[in-house]
Amino acid sequence: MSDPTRIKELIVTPIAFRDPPLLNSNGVHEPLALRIILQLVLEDGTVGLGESPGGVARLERLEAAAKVVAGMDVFDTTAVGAAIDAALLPTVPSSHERGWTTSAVEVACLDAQGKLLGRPVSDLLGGTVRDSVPFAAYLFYKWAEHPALDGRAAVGDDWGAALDPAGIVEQARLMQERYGFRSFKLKGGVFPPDEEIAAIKALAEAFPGQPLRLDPNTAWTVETSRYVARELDGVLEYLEDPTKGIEGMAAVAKDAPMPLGTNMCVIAWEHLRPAIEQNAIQVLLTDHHYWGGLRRTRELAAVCEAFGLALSMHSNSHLGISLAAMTHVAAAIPNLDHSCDTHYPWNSADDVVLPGVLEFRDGEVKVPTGPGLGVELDHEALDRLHRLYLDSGVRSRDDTGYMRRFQPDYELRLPRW
Ligand SMILES: O=C([O-])[C@@H](O)[C@@H](O)[C@H](O)[C@@H](O)C(=O)[O-]
Ligand SMILES: [Mg+2]
Repeated sequence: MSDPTRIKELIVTPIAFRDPPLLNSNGVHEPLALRIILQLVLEDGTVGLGESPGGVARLERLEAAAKVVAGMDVFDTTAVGAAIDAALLPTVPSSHERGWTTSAVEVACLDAQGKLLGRPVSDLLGGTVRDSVPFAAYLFYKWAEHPALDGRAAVGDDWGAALDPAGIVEQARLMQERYGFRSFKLKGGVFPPDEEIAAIKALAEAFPGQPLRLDPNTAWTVETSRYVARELDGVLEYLEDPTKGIEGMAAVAKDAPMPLGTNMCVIAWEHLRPAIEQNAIQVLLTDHHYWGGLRRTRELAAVCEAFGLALSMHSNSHLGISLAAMTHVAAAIPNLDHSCDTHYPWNSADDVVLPGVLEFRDGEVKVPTGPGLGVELDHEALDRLHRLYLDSGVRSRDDTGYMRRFQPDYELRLPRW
């Protein structure tokens, strides 16, 4: 007789979905973003879902993982992670890079476990400390549309352009109107710092008392970061990745009046010790997609608690399986100090999960209570988005290359200011 908890196969499906022209320190988002959807099928037919960022390298690694996990027990998540890690080690030396693969598979295992037990994933993480999870509105400078290109017509959206403080305030109002967000993060590193300072000050005036953050993704030197930090004294809850590296952040942190946060210079376990020793950061934006999965994220939260680091959560362009996973783990972390980031409002029109479970009310998502992640795969949407992936020919994210199609002299320079 076959063992119902044994993994029969891991189905790995790359997809593409629509993304607006969001600007950042690397360029601009392309019309299509990439993700990879996992279906972990057990011998008894139970299916666990996972979602990973896309790209050729990540796809190949997940395909390699699929070969290793077949036949393993779905409750042996430590062994499953170790087997994948060992298989990737010879070709992927970075533990951070291997973490992207093990994390996505761990989420699929937990979803399957929850379905077998009839319990939500948050129960497998120790239970919830909150029924719903607060998220921040993720504001981006953006063009009104993807310009016409290579015979393709321009592609607009219902957000409009945001290229100055008034545009950012308008976008924030729309975010609040549509989703009820009560805190705001601005993706910076796009315009000269004084313009971004003005945008944050305009938000502070329009939304008094509501928490604000700014993240230029290391677009500034240490000196510029210090200047911006002084200018925004009393206005930001934290300043995220103003400059590059643990040493650079430590130099800024010495006299910044607000906490510094990161999802760039502390992205693996070995970065924690030097960052803490140098007091380089005061807020860690965790991300289960690369910290080893949901259980490791829970452990990371305990490390942060021990060393007095506040905890927030990072996001990238993502769909509903990731949002469900983020919500479950955030609900199980007592010391979540800030609302989580999410790109979901920019991408939810193309989701691969059936509607009805993941909704933003007053800026919060209720923790799904159904078995596993509590979301159901929309097979028709998955097929359609996989076809879009195949037909589009887009195989990796290239914000800089896409920007150059419109501004041939655009240079990727970090720091830029
Ligand atoms: O979507 C973007 O352009 C963001 O800049 C994303 O790539 C970052 O990973 C992220 O949101 C961040 O907080 O750094
Ligand atoms: Mg960031």
